[in-house]
Amino acid sequence: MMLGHGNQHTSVFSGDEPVGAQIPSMFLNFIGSSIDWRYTTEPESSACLGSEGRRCTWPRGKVLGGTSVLNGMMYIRGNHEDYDNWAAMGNPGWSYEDVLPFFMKSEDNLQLDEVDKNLHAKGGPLPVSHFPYNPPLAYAILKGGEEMGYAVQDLNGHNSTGFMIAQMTARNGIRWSSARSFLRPARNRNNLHILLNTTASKVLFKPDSKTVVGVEVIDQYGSSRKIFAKKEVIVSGGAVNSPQILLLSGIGPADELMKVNVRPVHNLPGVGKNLHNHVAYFTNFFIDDTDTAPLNWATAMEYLLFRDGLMSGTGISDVTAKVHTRYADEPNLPDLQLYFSGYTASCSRTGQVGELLSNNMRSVQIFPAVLHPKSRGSITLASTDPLAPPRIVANYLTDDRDVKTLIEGIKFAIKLSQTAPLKQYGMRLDKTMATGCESLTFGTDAYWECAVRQDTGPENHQAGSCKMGPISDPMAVVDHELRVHGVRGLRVMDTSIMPQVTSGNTHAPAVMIAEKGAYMVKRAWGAKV
Ligand SMILES: Cc1cc2nc3c(=O)[nH]c(=O)nc-3n(C[C@H](O)[C@H](O)[C@H](O)COP(=O)(O)OP(=O)(O)OC[C@H]3O[C@@H](n4cnc5c(N)ncnc54)[C@H](O)[C@@H]3O)c2cc1C
Repeated sequence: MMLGHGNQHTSVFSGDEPVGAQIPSMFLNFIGSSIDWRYTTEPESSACLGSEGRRCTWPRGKVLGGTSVLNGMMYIRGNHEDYDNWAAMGNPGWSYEDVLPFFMKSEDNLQLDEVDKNLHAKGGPLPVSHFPYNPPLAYAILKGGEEMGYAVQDLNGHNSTGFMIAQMTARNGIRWSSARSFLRPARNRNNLHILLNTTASKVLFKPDSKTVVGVEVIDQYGSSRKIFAKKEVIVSGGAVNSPQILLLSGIGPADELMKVNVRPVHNLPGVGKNLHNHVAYFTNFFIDDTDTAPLNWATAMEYLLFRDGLMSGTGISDVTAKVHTRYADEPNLPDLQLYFSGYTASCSRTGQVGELLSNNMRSVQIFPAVLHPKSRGSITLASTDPLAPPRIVANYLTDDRDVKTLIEGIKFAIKLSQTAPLKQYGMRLDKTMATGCESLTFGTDAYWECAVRQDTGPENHQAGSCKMGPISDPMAVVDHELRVHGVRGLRVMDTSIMPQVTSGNTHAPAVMIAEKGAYMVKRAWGAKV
């Protein structure tokens, strides 16, 4: 959270990022760790039915740099049409043409020769590059895509359909989080103060008014204090916590606030609503390859000495594809993204070098994700305790269109596995029945519907819970300048403002929103932009 403090900026965050999180291959190790908020949803009605308590798991970064410290690092901007749609929804200044300069402003593309120079840029604070190493299977997947008629191309370019090995927010095989890219270089500025291990509990209003004058924060020892802003307060807690902070401050649906004993300051029905996320299914396949624990002295030394090899990447997780199904909202526009996983340099279970994990049955996953989910959930307060998690209702797969698209995605993944380049690996579908679906015939639509509801793969691209929109939209929370409707001196800047989640991973769009937001703040206060 940032406070305008005269010329000073105070940022309130959790702890600093651990060194290990910078090693790409270790990205899964920090999920569930102390730098993860470890959120779970309320029991779901139509998804995650096979998970404990029917709750889906939502990792979110509780650390300086936020979720960019534990994410998969893929740099994806979304479809051009995503932003044109935002603009058409009453948000001037947010069309693709408008936002492109802000993507480029932060970008330091280290392989500009491999991408369209008109759409990418060098010199920004956020390095964007391929990992130094990919397992050979990554290239076979691209060939499989070509066999299916898809182009292998930069999906951040003019055409967002096809396959690619994505560029990552990384330099030389090292993660470059938002903290590392943007905050560390500015850390010695005397107008920046960073408070670690500190939670913003609410924004403060001038008495009897709707003008925000500061924030209340709680430090790691439980002491609270007030910090006052001379100009304005910016909330950037992410799609779960930004609405929570607004609700704790009395900004939200008045009836709901009164139920949890929060005095409404401004009735804003949309706060915490319109929550959505991509939803996926981990389709498991086997390939004929020796399945040894890849993290050994050789791979460790290769990384330490040369920043190369398995530890410098995320296995095949940097491969992705975007395709469209017959359910796409607009013809020929990608409504499915395929992710891949396997060959991460995980540790051996016994500590033995070259430990055999299974007998020539290496598992890899293809997981299709629905890019334009129709199901909507919500964030509400469970209590007035700012340190308690909010109530998260994801409502995944409550809209049948999401189920249908996801099943199309599974079928696409199976077809891909049957292409010649992947057949060479002996790639075959794991036909183990999903628990709870045993009475159905494997592979039928009814079976896949059961499977996606049982073993739902919640993606991590939560968005929409402080929707941007014009005042005429009763569910809009912020206007096109990201100012909270109906109160003065308060903006929100993170993925919560997306009226509709972008068609792809959400980190690059979050950075773009911050770049554009910073520009608008500077312009509003007469600073040089
Ligand atoms: C496992 C995983 C993998 C992912 N992989 C990718 C990927 O490969 N590519 C991609 O583009 N995206 C990926 N994402 C998504 C992407 O990282 C997020 O969408 C993006 O980081 C969201 O940015 P944000 O600023 O909205 O929120 P966040 O990054 O979550 O930032 C919010 C910050 O606010 C802090 N905060 C919250 N509440 C308070 C409070 N009350 N007081 C003080 N501080 C507070 C949080 O601790 C955090 O630091 C992934 C996400 C996850 C979880």
